[in-house]
Amino acid sequence: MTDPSVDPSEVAKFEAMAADWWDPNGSTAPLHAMNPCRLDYIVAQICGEFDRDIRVGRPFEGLSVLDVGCGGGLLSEPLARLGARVTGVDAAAKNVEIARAHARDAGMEIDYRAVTAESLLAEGAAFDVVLGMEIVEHVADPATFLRSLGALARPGGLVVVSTLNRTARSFAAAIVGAEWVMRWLPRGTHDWSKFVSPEDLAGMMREAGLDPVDRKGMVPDPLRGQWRLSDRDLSVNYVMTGVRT
Ligand SMILES: C[S@@+](CC[C@H](N)C(=O)[O-])C[C@H]1O[C@@H](n2cnc3c(N)ncnc32)[C@H](O)[C@@H]1O
Ligand SMILES: [Mg+2]
Repeated sequence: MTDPSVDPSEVAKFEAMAADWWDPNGSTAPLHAMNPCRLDYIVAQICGEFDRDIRVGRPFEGLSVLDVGCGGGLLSEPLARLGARVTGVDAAAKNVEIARAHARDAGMEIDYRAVTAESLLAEGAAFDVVLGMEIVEHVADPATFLRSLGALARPGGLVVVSTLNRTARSFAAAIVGAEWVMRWLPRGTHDWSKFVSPEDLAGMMREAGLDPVDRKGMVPDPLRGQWRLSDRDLSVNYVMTGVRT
């Protein structure tokens, strides 16, 4: 795939991980560990913006969600269970196959496609919610990518993006810790120079016609084996929401 957001060496890394998507102990373990925390965040942002009540059966009925860089569908599936009409796209065709097979086995309807954000945009597609989770640090140019995500959201819609901050701590935690010492991720999964600070990401959101209304850190809690949201610590992993103006 030669679309502008695609960095071929990055997509090749994720193709190689395809078989592992739904194995919580494989190379996607950090995404599985983070999943409840980031899902809580996304759900709260959607409920707030669209005035939905999470206590009712399928609170996201009638909302369209686009999951860009969906991988195996770790977020697409729970959002579809909450009633959203979910489209998942990924530049790595093998990931899309895995995602499709998993949804089929679970009896779920999710529209998975092996395309990029910019090719959907060219089709004139628009969504209530656009996710770009753990992908900004893997695309060819984050500012251009954010513009595609912004243009894919309807006015009043949400764009939720998570990525890694560019700090000494993120080098120590995400590269030395997670790759070299703990070996949670294959060595070379992340390139520190592609990490983006929250200030820069907020600037890219504004350039993309998005109002960056919320940001939180995501922090591992090793004792509980889970992650939690933090108002103060955005020094490594963080998530940000923009509202399309
Ligand atoms: C770290 S994974 C995150 C997967 C998923 N969003 C999650 O958080 O569980 C990054 C994903 O983005 C995909 N990807 C990388 N560059 C892309 C691009 N330009 N367009 C679409 N998908 C891309 C990769 O193939 C990979 O599946
Ligand atoms: Mg990553």
